[in-house]
Amino acid sequence: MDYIQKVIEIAKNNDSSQPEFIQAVEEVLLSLKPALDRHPEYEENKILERLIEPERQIIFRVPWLDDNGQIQVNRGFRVQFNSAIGPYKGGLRFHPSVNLGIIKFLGFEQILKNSLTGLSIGGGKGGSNFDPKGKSEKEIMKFCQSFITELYRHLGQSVDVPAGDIGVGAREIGYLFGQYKRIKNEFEAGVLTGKGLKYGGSLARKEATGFGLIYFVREMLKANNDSFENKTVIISGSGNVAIYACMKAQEYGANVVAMSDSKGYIFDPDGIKIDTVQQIKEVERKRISEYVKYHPEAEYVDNQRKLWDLKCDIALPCAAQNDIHLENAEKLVENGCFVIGEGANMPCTNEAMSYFLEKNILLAPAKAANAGGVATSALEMAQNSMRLSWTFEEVNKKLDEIMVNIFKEVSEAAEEYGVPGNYVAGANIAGFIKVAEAMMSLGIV
Ligand SMILES: NC(=O)C1=CN([C@@H]2O[C@H](COP(=O)(O)OP(=O)(O)OC[C@H]3O[C@@H](n4cnc5c(N)ncnc54)[C@H](OP(=O)(O)O)[C@@H]3O)[C@@H](O)[C@H]2O)C=CC1
Ligand SMILES: O=C(O)CCC(=O)C(=O)O
Repeated sequence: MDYIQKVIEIAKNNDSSQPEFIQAVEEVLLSLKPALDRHPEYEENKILERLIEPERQIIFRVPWLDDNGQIQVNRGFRVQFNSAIGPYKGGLRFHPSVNLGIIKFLGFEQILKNSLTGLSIGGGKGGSNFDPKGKSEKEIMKFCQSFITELYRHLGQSVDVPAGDIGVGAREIGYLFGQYKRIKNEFEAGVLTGKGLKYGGSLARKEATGFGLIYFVREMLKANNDSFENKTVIISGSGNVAIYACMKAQEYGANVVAMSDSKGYIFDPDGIKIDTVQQIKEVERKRISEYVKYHPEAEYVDNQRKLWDLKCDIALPCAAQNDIHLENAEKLVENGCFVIGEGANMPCTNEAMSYFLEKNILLAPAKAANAGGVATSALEMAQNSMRLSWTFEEVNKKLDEIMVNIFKEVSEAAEEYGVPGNYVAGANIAGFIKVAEAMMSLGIV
C-alpha cells in the first residue's frame, strides 16, 4: 500500500463515524501525490499522519435558559487543528447538523485555505448544534454568552481567533465578544473577527467571502480568455457568501437568475434584485420564498435541490457541504454550465468534483476561491493590532490583490506539478507545501 493510501486507512480506522472528515481527507491526500513524490522527506517525517490529527479538540456543554425559563443544553466544539504557520483561525457554525466530523472537515480544509492566503494563520473551526432559527434575540444572546463562557479560556489573539460561518454573523460575534471582554476585563479586539464596525470590525469583511469568490473566478475566466460579461449565473444559498457573490457578479455584467435557501429556490430571469434578498435575509431573517411577494414575475420552487437543473454558464454553490452530487454535476454540464466557483466549503461531493475535472469544467475549489473571507479576517486582526481602521476601498483592494495572488499560486502549482488547469490539485498542493515545510522546521511537535 502506498503512503497516501496508508494514511487514508488510518483516518478511516480512527474516525469511521466522521464521513465528511474522511471525504475531505481523501479529496486532499489523493491530489498530493506529485508533491509527495518530489518530497520523500514528508513521509519520513510523518507529515500526513500529523496533518490529519488535530492538535487539540475541545467538546463542551452549553447550558442556557430559554424564554420560558426552561433549561436547554447544546454541545459546543472547537477543533484547533494546526498552528504550524500561525494562531488557529476559522469560523464558528451554529446549525442543528453540527457534529465533530463536520467541524473536523471544516478545520482540516481551513489549514490549507489559510496557508493559501499567504498570511500567518493556522487552521481551526468550531460551532454548536444550536439552531438559531426561531430563537428570540434574547435567547441568541444567552446562548452566545454561555458558549463563550466555556470557550474563552482556549482563545486569544495569538492563540485561536474564531469568526462567523453558517448561522453566525455580526449579531452573534457581538454577543460573543461582549461576554469575552467582560470575563477577561480586557478589550482584546483581535480575539474575534467579523466584529461590528463600531467596536473593531473591518470594513469589507462582510462582503469579503462573496467578493473574493468572484475575484478568483474572474481571474480563472481571464486565464481562459473569458469573463463574467453576459454570463447566466445560478447561486445556491442566500446568506452572507451568496449575497455578496451575487452583487459582485452583477457588477461584472453577469445575469444572476436564481438563488436558494435550505427550503427552495427563486428564479428571476430578468436578474435577481439583490436588495430584496438582503431585506428578506439580512433584515427580516425570513425565507427566500418571500421574494415573489415583492417580484410576482419571479417564480419560487419549493425544492432547493432542483436549482441545479437550471440552465446556466456559471454555478456558484454558496450554501453548505455536499450540495452538488454527481447527478447534479451531470445535469449542469448537460445544460452547458462550464464554470463552478465554490463559495461554500466542500459543496461538491468527491464524485461530482472528479466528473467536472474529467469534463474539463473550470473548477474553482473552495480552499482557494472562498479564502477571501478569512484573509480579510486577518486584515481585521492587523488593523486591531495597529489600532487603525482602513477604508472600504483599501481593504477591498488588498482583498482583490490577495485573490489574484491565490489564483496565480494555485495555477502555477498545478503547472509545476504536472496537472495544468487542475486548480483543485493546484490549491491542495500549494497550500500543503507551505504547511509541510513549516512543520518540518518546527520539529516533532
Ligand atoms: N461567512 C464566511 O465568511 C465564509 C463562509 N464560508 C462557507 O460558505 C457557506 C455559506 O456560509 P454563510 O453564507 O456564511 O452562511 P449563512 O448562514 O449566512 O447562509 C447560509 C445559507 O445557506 C443555506 N443553507 C444552509 N444549510 C443548508 C443546507 N443544508 N442545504 C441548503 N441550503 C443550506 C441557508 O439557508 P437558510 O436561510 O434556509 O438557513 C442560507 O441561505 C458555508 O459553507 C460556509 O462554511 C466559507 C468561507 C467564509
Ligand atoms: O474569517 C474567518 O476566520 C473564518 C472564515 C471561515 O470560517 C472559512 O473560511 O470557512
